[in-house]
Amino acid sequence: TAENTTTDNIATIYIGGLFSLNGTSFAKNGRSELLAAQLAIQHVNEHRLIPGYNITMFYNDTQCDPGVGADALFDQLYRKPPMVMLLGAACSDVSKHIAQILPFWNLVMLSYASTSVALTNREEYPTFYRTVSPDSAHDPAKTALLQYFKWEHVGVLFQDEEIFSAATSKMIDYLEAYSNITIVAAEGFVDDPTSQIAKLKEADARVIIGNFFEKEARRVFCEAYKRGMYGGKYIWILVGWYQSDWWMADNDTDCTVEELQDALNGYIAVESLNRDIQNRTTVSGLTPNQFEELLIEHGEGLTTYAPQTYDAVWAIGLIMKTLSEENVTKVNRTTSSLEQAQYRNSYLRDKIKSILSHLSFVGISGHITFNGADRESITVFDQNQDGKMKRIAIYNPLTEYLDFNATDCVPILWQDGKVPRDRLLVIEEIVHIDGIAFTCITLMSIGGVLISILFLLFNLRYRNTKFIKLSSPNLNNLVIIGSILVYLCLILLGLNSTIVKNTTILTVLCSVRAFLLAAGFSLAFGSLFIKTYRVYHIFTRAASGVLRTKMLQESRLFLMVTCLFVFDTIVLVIWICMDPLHMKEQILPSTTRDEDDILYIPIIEQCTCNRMDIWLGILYAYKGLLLLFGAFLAWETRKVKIEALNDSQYIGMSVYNVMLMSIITVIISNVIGTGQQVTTTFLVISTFILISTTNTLCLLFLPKIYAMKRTGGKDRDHVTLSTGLEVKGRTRRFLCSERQDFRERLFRAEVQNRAFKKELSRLDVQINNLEEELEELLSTEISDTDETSLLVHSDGDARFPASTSSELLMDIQETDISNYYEIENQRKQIATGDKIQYVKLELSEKDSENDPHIFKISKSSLKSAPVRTFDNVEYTSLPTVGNNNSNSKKRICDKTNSHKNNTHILSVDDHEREMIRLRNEILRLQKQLAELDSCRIVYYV
Ligand SMILES: NCCCC(=O)O
Repeated sequence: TAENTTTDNIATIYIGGLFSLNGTSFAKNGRSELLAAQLAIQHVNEHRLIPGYNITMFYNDTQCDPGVGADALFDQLYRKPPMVMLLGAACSDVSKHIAQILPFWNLVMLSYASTSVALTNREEYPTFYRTVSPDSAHDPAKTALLQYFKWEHVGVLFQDEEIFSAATSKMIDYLEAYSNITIVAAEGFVDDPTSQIAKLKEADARVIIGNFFEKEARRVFCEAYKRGMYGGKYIWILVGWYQSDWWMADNDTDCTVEELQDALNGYIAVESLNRDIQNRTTVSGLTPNQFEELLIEHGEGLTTYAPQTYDAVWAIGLIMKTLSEENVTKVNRTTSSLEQAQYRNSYLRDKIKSILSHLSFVGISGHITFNGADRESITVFDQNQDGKMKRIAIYNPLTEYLDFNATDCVPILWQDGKVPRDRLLVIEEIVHIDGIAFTCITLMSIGGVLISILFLLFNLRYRNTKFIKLSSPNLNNLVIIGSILVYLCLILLGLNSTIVKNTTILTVLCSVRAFLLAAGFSLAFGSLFIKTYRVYHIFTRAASGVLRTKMLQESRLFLMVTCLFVFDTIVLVIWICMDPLHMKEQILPSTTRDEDDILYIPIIEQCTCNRMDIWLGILYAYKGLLLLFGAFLAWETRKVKIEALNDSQYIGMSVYNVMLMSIITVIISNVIGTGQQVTTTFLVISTFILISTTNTLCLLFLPKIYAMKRTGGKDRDHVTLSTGLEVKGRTRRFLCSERQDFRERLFRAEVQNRAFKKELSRLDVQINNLEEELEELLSTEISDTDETSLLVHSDGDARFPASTSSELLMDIQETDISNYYEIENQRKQIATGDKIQYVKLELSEKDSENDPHIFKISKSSLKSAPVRTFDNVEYTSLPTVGNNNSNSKKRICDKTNSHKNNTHILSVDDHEREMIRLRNEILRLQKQLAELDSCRIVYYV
């Protein structure tokens, strides 16, 4: 098709036009562009822009196909009048082919839509120009946008076509060169973007720059929808030249339009500005608005490149105008017979190129200038807001200003109401002990130090006072010093890098803390244990019969504590020399806060070394043994209440307390661990240490302070001994005269007194037993009287040991002891172990029949008594032994004749010997008792 507009005296200048009129997707926009070109030609001619000339355009449909485009070109070259310039093509693929041919025809082409980066190449396409910017022209604008929203991690997805791969490559180069933006993934695909999108998701790309055609864009968003890569957490940045409502254009995916709309809602499109933002009157006299109205009036909508097409025609008109005004010969190739040859005229070609390079005018698409082949243009960002593309920002490359408040701009839409993050934000958070917790523990520790100092002052002030002197004040001082070290350790325990910035100091702190705690423990609790050991030592010696035990000297006790301290020091020095402690950051399991898209990686600061387990094991074992030993001593001496060791009870309590607290502290610190709950761990450990230390100090000193307050700080005028005996006046005199040795002697007296008491009671019991045995023996002597005795043994036997006519063995079972017997008309209950001597017994069958629980036994009855049973009481007649029969004296009871196995057989001689032995034994014990009593008196005095 060709148009020829000629009037009288007006020559015609021909230009060729290539449009994509019957393609798909973007290629459909050609009709609007063709209309824009035709309107432009009309307006150029109407304006008589080119003196003496009108422009006429013949055009062809390239269908956005390079082959069709080449064919169209040759059609125009060979079948149409010679053209001065070529308008088009739209599609870069077509333009590239044409642009490679045209230099051979000395023809300059001016594209209105081809944006391929490749076309910028002047060596390959020397006569190619365009009124649009190449895709790469938007790289600065994209960078500005990414930087504006602090999107530093970006994913790229591109179609494997030269137009997109070249643009993507250039963009990545630009981003890497001019920004700190990192491309987390750059994925290219041919047809199916599924795996590439998966990779982008895997790379956690949240901001994705896409370079692909409309058809592929629908596939991309369908896949993105399936993978949930849309919504408030994702931002897609695409090219801006798709036809409007492109997601609805073809139903060529397995996603519904609604799903696609959901997936692409909020995406940002980047394109060249295609209408003057000030709506200025252009070179044609039209404003952009008027131009749009005109297109609509002619039945076409305003497509992306229609304004540039209009402006391209005006650019050609302006070039021709210049040529005409400069009277360049043979402008109109139709006026010469050399039409064909003129295509080989490079002069005109160069002249056109030169004029184009300096062209500057205001077109519908804004101010037009060229830089090489490319239009210098402003970049615009549009956003899909619920299906409508709305302008959100403009970027001017000259001012490098990204303007979100430019004319027609609307606020950007964030689906989650906030700017999405470019990736899951990983925050490494050093978890520190809470400031309040640290302050509280520090204040309490300082309080502990102050209390310790007060106790120390008290101890020093009254160290010569008898009551304080008795409690080993020097060892108590060690307890105080140890406690102060423990308190200081607690203060240092809460220090971390927020408070102490210097890492060297922090490293030193690790060792200092370990030393303070270990040494403090040994001094404070070691002293307690040693004091307990002294008590234990004295009593075990006393109990083993060493009555004159030499008391452990305080210097020796002091030495023991020093040994503990030295051992700690040695262990720590070896530890620090061989495997120094240092502050190390330990990464803990991370937590995701989905709402904030933040991954928190907690880091704690820990004092550690290579073989922490070994060193801690040594210390734990050593301290554990010490604790066990202390607990053992405290238990063994739990009943000791000796004034001379006036705090022994409190020491015991302290030892239990320390042991319990230490075990709880170790267990809890291991259960809670050193995880994120650093504050909890710190609080638990510190609190337990504080409690046990303070408790120990208070148990040790408060009773002393109370006692001293009661006595007004003077020695008491009496001393209460453990026996409860108060030795007044005399004790004081004694103590005054023996002041040097007072404590040891008093203590020894106490101990001996206790030992004597114990021995006395043991001997008393022994004498009682012997006396009982003697009595029993005496009672078993054979009597010639009618009286007999009934002995109820503990095993329930009741036995008549002898009688003139017979012996009777009465078995009483366990249940029988509820029976009664009568002694001199007094009714008594038979109980186990009862011993009844010289009792007249009557057996009244009648009575027993009336009351089976009450029976009487008489010797006369016994003579003829058969074996009788009253309820559970069985009477057995034993073989009769003659009254004066010598046998009767020999045999009290014959086991062989008894049905009870525990009946004893004793001869008279045995009996007498046993009596003598018992009497001697009693005498010996009584003598021993007397000795002990005399000793006790000596010690009291
Ligand atoms: N720039 C829009 C059309 C695509 C192309 O240049 O082929």
